[in-house]
Amino acid sequence: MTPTIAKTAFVLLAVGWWVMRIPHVRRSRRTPVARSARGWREITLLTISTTGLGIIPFLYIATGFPKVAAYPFQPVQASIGIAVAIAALVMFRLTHKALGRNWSVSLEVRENHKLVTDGIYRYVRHPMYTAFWLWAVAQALLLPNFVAGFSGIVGFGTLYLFRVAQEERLMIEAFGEPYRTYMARTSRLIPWLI
Ligand SMILES: C[S@@+](CC[C@H](N)C(=O)[O-])C[C@H]1O[C@@H](n2cnc3c(N)ncnc32)[C@H](O)[C@@H]1O
Repeated sequence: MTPTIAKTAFVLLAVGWWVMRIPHVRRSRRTPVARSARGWREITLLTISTTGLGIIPFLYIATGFPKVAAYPFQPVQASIGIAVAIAALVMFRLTHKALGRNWSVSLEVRENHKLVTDGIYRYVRHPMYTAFWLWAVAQALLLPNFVAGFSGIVGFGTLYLFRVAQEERLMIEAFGEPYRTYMARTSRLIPWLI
């Protein structure tokens, strides 16, 4: 394992992550929105998350910026990072498969939106956020730079902390008691833990 292999793996897996989303983004554009909580707050959170998970790590990979925050590359750490990134990708795929046409990048309920409680959603109610947390941890393990490595945890962590309760309120407004029952029997991110 070398720094170049680690960076290449990060870029290839990140491309896989975004490619996986393309058909869902296209389909969601064609499906009318019935209820939305997408305002300036949500757009700010999406911008913060995209900066931490996308712009900062790719700027680092392309230029080495900020060099002052670099620390020595650890091959074992990077190997674990690749394993965690693959786990994130698998989880991400499972969430898209289960959500299907109910997928949205933002806080939106679509026309004829169905509450999904099967597939990976049987075990936790925010498995896509589990996948994002895994990806942010993989970024920290793969990029030996305190800023570029940890910007994913800070960026996505900010989105998660300010969004998750609001998303649950939206789902209660849209689905009522069935979502409350679903909440009562599932954890948010890790089965039986959190
Ligand atoms: C970016 S997705 C994230 C979904 C979920 N929070 C997760 O982490 O797997 C956000 C959209 O998914 C939809 N959504 C969330 N949970 C859902 C569920 N159990 N069934 C159907 N749609 C859901 C909501 O409409 C929300 O706007």
